[in-house]
Amino acid sequence: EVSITKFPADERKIIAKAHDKYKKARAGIINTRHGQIHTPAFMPVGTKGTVKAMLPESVQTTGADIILGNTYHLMLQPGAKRVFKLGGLHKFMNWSKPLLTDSGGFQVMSLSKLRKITEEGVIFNSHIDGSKFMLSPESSTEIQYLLGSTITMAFDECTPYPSTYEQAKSSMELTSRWAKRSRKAFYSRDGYGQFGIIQGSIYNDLRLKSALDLIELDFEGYAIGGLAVGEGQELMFKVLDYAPDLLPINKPRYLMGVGKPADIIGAVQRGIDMFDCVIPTRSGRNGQAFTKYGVVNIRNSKYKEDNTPLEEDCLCPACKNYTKAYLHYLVKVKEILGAMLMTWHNLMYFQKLMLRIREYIAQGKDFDFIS
Ligand SMILES: CNc1nc2cc3nc[nH]c(=O)c3cc2[nH]1
Ligand SMILES: [Zn+2]
Repeated sequence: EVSITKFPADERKIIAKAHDKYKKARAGIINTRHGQIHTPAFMPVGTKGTVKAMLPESVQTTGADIILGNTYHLMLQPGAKRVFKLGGLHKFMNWSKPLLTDSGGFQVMSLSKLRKITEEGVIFNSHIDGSKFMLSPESSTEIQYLLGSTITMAFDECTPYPSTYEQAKSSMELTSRWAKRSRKAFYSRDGYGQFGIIQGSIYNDLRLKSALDLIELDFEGYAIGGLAVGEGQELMFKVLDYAPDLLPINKPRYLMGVGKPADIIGAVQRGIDMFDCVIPTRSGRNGQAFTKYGVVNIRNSKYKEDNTPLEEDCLCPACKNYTKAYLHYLVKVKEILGAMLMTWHNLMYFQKLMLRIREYIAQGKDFDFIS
């Protein structure tokens, strides 16, 4: 059973009362077969069964309770059956804590050149060797089972932005039909869960209908899809002002693909519990470090003789043992250690942000100014 246990309300009442705008924020624990997830939680992205430039034990030291794997990449290489034969993704990648795998639909649409959406599913040619594949609610759910993921995502269609009301309506209805088939194909086991993904773009009546359709299927958790697809923060928050409230209050709510620290803070304030985003890892490899002073573009020449750490009080190896000058140099000459240290720092920064958010919620304190 994947369940979320919240801090007892009376405990929070005793500590302090935060402003109304924080009343939707909640901190809790999701109990799974592979351990607990402290929420609000940030999931580092481990696309091809590895968080790029990080050892799994290093990811663990940053405080991450759960990482995300991409079904689309793993089904193409090394193949779900092979991972299953080798003992599952946890063993294969030496990560024993919770794993969430996405359902592959989003990646197919963004990565494979030729694809065709039918009622049955999505037929596509691999972006690697052009060979033909089909992803459907059934095959996606089976692939995620073979990978051994702790949290399986329903197979959905991410409605593009912008979409007309009609386009969003038919896309949401397809997602509802696919959710039903995904739920039927799910092999439920204690401590494992499957999350439905609601769509409906920016139209509140479609979001409501999507939520009602999926609540009927009694998923262990719910994701809000169709956001962070170019609509911008203002419009995303406008949807998040009401969408999380359409979902069961006692189940995890996961906002897919989000985001920058300010996006995460705003979404937590609106009732979101889980996040995944490539920003800390991808931007780290590109020389961007998140710090309390703002984002540092380490390639900037002003750092070439800067003998100070990214953050003097950060406990990550980059900050403890190296200077901005060294990181500047490593990134400039494209040394692998540069990608490693920048990634490690950013993952540490994002997990510290989540830890502080959890603490502030537990103490009923406002957490607007954290960034
Ligand atoms: C980076 N932004 C972003 N990553 C996403 C992944 C998704 N997967 C399934 N379904 C979605 O709607 C969806 C939306 C997303 N937005
Ligand atoms: Zn650091």
